[in-house]
Amino acid sequence: MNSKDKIYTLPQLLEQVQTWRDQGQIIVFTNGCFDLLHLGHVDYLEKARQLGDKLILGLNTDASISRIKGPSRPLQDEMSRARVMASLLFVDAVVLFNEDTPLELIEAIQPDILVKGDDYAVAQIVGHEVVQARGGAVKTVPLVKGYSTTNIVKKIENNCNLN
Ligand SMILES: Nc1ncnc2c1ncn2[C@@H]1O[C@H](COP(=O)(O)OP(=O)(O)OP(=O)(O)O)[C@@H](O)[C@H]1O
Ligand SMILES: O=P(O)(O)O[C@@H]1O[C@H]([C@H](O)CO)[C@@H](O)[C@H](O)[C@@H]1O
Repeated sequence: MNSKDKIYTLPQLLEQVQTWRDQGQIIVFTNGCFDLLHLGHVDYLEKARQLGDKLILGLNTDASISRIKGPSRPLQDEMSRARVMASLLFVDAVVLFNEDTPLELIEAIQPDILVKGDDYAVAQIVGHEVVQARGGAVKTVPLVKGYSTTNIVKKIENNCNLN
């Protein structure tokens, strides 16, 4: 499957989710900005996928990221980020969302398992009530220490200042 085929609109994704559910597949959902892909993302997404059968990634649009992380972000546009994330073997679907949070997306998809890195407590994870209310699980995956997009940006800026 070409990575482009893994990027869905929400109506397309809901059809795909129904097909997966009819096959008895456990649907895992996570979300994030994923501006610059790094080892922490890869480690946590691989582990998230192993919690079920299909991993859906909700990806913030450029406008959403600019609102929640500031006007200097994102560094990579949404279609670039979507293709990069869709290229990962353990990501089964990518869907963009333009809101500040993925709450509406999670209410529409009704995943069986909701996952974030453990930089978030379960009670902080947007949508945890929705998933728990239908008997689903909300889990966190330990961070790989020292890896963040912000740190990468800072390293680049420091290197530029040194040269
Ligand atoms: N070092 C890490 N190890 C494991 N998971 C991580 C790590 N950093 C971020 N994540 C997870 O990746 C997802 C996307 O986070 P995000 O795109 O904000 O990455 P980030 O590197 O923290 O970016 P920023 O520095 O801009 O906040 C979140 O669920 C977060 O919990
Ligand atoms: O990449 P981030 O900043 O970890 O992703 C954010 O996660 C928020 C989270 O789901 C809160 O529990 C979400 O509200 C926000 O839109 C980003 O996706």
